Amino acid sequence: MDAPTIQNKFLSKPNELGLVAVGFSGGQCKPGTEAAPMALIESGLVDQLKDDLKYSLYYDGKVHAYGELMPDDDPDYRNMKKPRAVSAVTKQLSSQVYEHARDGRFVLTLGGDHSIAIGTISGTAKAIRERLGREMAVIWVDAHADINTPETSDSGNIHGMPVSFLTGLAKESEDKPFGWLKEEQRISVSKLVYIGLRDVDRGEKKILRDNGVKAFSMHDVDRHGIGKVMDMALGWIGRDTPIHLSFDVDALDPMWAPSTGTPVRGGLTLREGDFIAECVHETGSLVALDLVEVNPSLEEHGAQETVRAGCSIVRCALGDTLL
Ligand SMILES: NC(=[NH2+])NCCC[C@H](N)C(=O)O
Ligand SMILES: [Mn+2]
Ligand SMILES: [Mn+2]
Repeated sequence: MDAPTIQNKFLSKPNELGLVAVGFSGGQCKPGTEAAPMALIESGLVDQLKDDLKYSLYYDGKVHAYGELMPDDDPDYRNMKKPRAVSAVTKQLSSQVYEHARDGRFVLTLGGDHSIAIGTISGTAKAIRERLGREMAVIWVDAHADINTPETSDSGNIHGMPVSFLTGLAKESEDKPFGWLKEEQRISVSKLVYIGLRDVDRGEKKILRDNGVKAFSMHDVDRHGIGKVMDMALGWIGRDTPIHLSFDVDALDPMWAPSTGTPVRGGLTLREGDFIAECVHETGSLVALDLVEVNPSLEEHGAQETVRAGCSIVRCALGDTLL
């Protein structure tokens, strides 16, 4: 069966897929997420995107580790761990993603821990502003809100902070880590929607409340069902807004995705995760996707399960259908 031509309102080259493989784990303390892109690719993801879903792939064939950007010395700054390394990597990643998005193609980023979203989202946000004169929305699917500021974070791990930098809730001056982030690379809190939350820090709850951030927790999924939650989430964003989907595999219940650094029970089923991705694809507004926090070195027996779950989410977001 021939795949239907890909329909997308905001991509000038909807059949082209820019792939960036990010082998980075410096936004948290457990090594292993740097091996995820290769594990995802080796399990057949790239072939499926090319052969089954008929995308033309733009991929440099590398898993970027950004070793040349790592500082010799990287002491904590404002309570952040490895601030210079994460800042340098995300800055570089931001321009890689920007180039794909500027050329009008879809951008798929395989992480890596969730700190890399500072790079991916800033890159697409800037390209979409320039190309379409619009502000994009972000759907953040996660057990966690990742909206700590350096000051509210208990762990100091930057993968718990990307949203605060991307929305400008946390800012930094030019010469400091993350000082490279500019207004045109940011998103507004009103265009941010969370799905799957169930482990939100006290400081984060206050941030979400004070800023009126739209969030659907697992409680909402239980109450309304995932179908209604998706209607509400997409209704909030509206039909005329490009969407960047940032999917943390720990949004799924550890039953489906055990190999991740901060697993939290009571999560989405794999089918609910796939459904979210399918619904976002159906909008015709999806311009970029991140799949992050797969850590094949944790839970040896669950690693392959987790990789398969990740591949499934990506395929669904890129237009795979059940029938
Ligand atoms: N991307 C993630 N898995 N983030 C987990 C964050 C956990 C915790 N809220 C922290 O800030 O450290
Ligand atoms: Mn998470
Ligand atoms: Mn996350």
